[in-house]
Amino acid sequence: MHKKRVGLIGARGHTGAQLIPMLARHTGVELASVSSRELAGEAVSDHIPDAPAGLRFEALAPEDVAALDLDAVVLALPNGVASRFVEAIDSAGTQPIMIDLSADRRFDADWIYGLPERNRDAITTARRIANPGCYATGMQLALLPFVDRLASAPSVFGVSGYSGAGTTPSPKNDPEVLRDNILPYALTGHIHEREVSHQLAHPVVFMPHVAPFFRGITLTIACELTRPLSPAEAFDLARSHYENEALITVSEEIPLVRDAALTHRVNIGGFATTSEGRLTLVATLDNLLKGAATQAMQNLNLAMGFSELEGVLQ
Ligand SMILES: NC(=O)C1=CN([C@@H]2O[C@H](COP(=O)(O)OP(=O)(O)OC[C@H]3O[C@@H](n4cnc5c(N)ncnc54)[C@H](OP(=O)(O)O)[C@@H]3O)[C@@H](O)[C@H]2O)C=CC1
Ligand SMILES: CC(=O)N[C@@H](CCC(=O)OP(=O)(O)O)C(=O)O
Repeated sequence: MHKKRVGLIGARGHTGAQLIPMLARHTGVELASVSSRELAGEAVSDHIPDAPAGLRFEALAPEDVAALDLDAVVLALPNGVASRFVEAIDSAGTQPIMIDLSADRRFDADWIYGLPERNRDAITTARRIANPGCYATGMQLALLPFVDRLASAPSVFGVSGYSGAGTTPSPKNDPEVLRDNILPYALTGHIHEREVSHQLAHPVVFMPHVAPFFRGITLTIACELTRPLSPAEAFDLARSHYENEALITVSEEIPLVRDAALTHRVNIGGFATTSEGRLTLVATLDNLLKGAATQAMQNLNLAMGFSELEGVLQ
């Protein structure tokens, strides 16, 4: 059977490094092109052990990508970079499925927001999919079982591993800045605060921090509900909401970020309540997997008609 040809643009980065092994082991897909200006000409397998033999990084300009015969393009580029590739592909009229991992298209009505546990059906017929942000993925999945009961803007304290900041050097991924430290940043107006408020049609307050571990996110979420719940009632609501979701685990215990790292899951738990109606809960995930690459694979599979976790679970 003809394998679907997929291009990965921005393949040298943290998310690209997670996507390459999943695309390589996908039985219905051929990883046809991977781009990097910095590593152009080098064998991908010299950097990613599970990469297809013979595949080399290429420095691909937007018009080069547009000229490739691809069924799908995954854009794992920094915010603000993907548009020139989308425009070149549109001008060429080749119409591959496109998945943008950046924040650029998450408010664009012409792109389907790729959170499968919320809008799986829309993704299956989409040709342009905006992959959610990492913190935003955890916040939404934690809050969705309670969104109709919210009496206030949930307040979210988030901590991410420094891989969240990408490979471009910055204080957020500087070992010296992070040593024995936790760095608060973007304490109002973070893109994920706006993204989640938009997607849930309900305001949220988000306070991100970055920590000296490499990967993983933990979110502690506090909100007021219209009617008090017991911890057991809150647990039951979340558990039943996700009972058919392979990548979502719900527990009474508080999930720990180190147990989420290197897994494809979002773990939701630690439900604590007050008689006045407050609910506090915790969500953990791997920012590079369900926060990015795993979710992109789910979306790619749904849009191409494959089993949703093909290539993801080994
Ligand atoms: N890190 C994370 O936890 C998450 C990241 N995201 C988003 O996913 C995207 C990728 O993130 P991440 O992998 O961490 O980023 P990185 O900084 O690690 O990688 C960026 C990639 O883009 C390439 N690149 C950079 N600038 C250009 C350019 N002007 N033209 C062509 N290629 C370029 C780089 O390769 P080269 O320079 O060699 O060409 C590299 O492959 C970003 O939009 C990020 O916001 C989303 C969720 C989670
Ligand atoms: C630690 C750190 O810097 N994390 C990043 C999250 C990256 C992400 O999810 O990407 P988008 O920008 O595509 O949403 C941040 O807060 O911007």
